[in-house]
Amino acid sequence: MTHTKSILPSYDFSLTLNESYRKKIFPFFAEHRIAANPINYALLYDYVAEQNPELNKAIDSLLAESKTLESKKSEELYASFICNASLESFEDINQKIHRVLTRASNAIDETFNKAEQTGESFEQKSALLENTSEVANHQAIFQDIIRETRALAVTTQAMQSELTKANTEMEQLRAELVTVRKVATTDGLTGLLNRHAFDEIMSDIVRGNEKPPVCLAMLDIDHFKQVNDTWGHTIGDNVIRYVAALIKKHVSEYHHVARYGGEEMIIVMPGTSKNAALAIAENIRSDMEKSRLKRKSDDHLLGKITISIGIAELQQNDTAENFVNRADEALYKAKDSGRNKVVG
Ligand SMILES: Nc1nc2c(ncn2[C@@H]2O[C@H](COP(=O)(O)OP(=O)(O)OP(=O)(O)O)[C@@H](O)[C@H]2O)c(=O)[nH]1
Repeated sequence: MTHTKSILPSYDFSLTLNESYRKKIFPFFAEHRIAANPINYALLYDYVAEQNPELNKAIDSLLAESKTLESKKSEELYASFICNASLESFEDINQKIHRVLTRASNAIDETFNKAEQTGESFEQKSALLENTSEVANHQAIFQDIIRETRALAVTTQAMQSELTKANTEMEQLRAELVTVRKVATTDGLTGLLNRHAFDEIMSDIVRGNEKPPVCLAMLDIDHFKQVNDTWGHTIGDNVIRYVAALIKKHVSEYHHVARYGGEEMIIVMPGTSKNAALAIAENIRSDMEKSRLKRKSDDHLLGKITISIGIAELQQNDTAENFVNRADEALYKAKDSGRNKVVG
């Protein structure tokens, strides 16, 4: 196996959730006579997690056709839907940028060479003009100068239009990069930042790139296993989405909200004192407590769903791990003291 640079897909680390996926994946391997290798496992993992509808459609149609996943097809699906989707987009943009820059640089080189040749030719011609008194010769030389000046103007115009085109294409590529970067840093279920993006923000923060005080709020849905067990994973997913949207409603635009894993979410709050962080967390907690979530299909109330929140403030010389651990410990205390609490 070759290890190329890649943007890692982000996975949930919950034991119970993964166990529930494993129980679905293994019979699937047997039923469809699919080789249980890591590529196929990753494909079926996303398939049973139902987080990638396009992949599910592709697998369903392949299975309908050939009843199994051929190795070549598996690799294609893996490359387009799982591992290197973002990387390929980056590579694609990279190549396009390279092409645009090469064209622009060739146009500049051509104009430069032409200008140099024209300059030399003008020098020769001015020497000729100085050394000849024949009017006919003067006329011929002037005509040559006019012709060469026009040719240089044409090359310069071509360079200008190449540079204008390059500028427009670079603007488009910049927009494409913004989109690709967004996909690479977004959690598919909630639209929040993903774990990878969170880790990057935390590295920045412990390097001192944000003004203190900085607080972290770690949020976890209470008894979420029960929500899944009672209402099923799809409604469980909708509850996670609801909580994500509710959090976004309460935070400032300079706060970063990420899905930390499973039903755990985290808010990074630069420039926010512990008291302010506690107040924001309390608003989120009480708003959630008041929410009356219903099953879409029949408006059946899901019952009270609450969240627990742990707050920590960045200390001098903290590592990202220490900082997160303190928020996690506070969350643990909130759970331990009865849940539906904010502890800081
Ligand atoms: N629907 C859904 N469930 C998830 C997801 N990620 C994790 N889970 C489930 O979340 C549940 C987490 O359960 P636990 O960690 O045992 O905790 P809990 O039931 O929330 O109990 P407390 O946290 O102690 O209040 C497990 O049942 C996981 O299967 C997800 O993306 N979607």
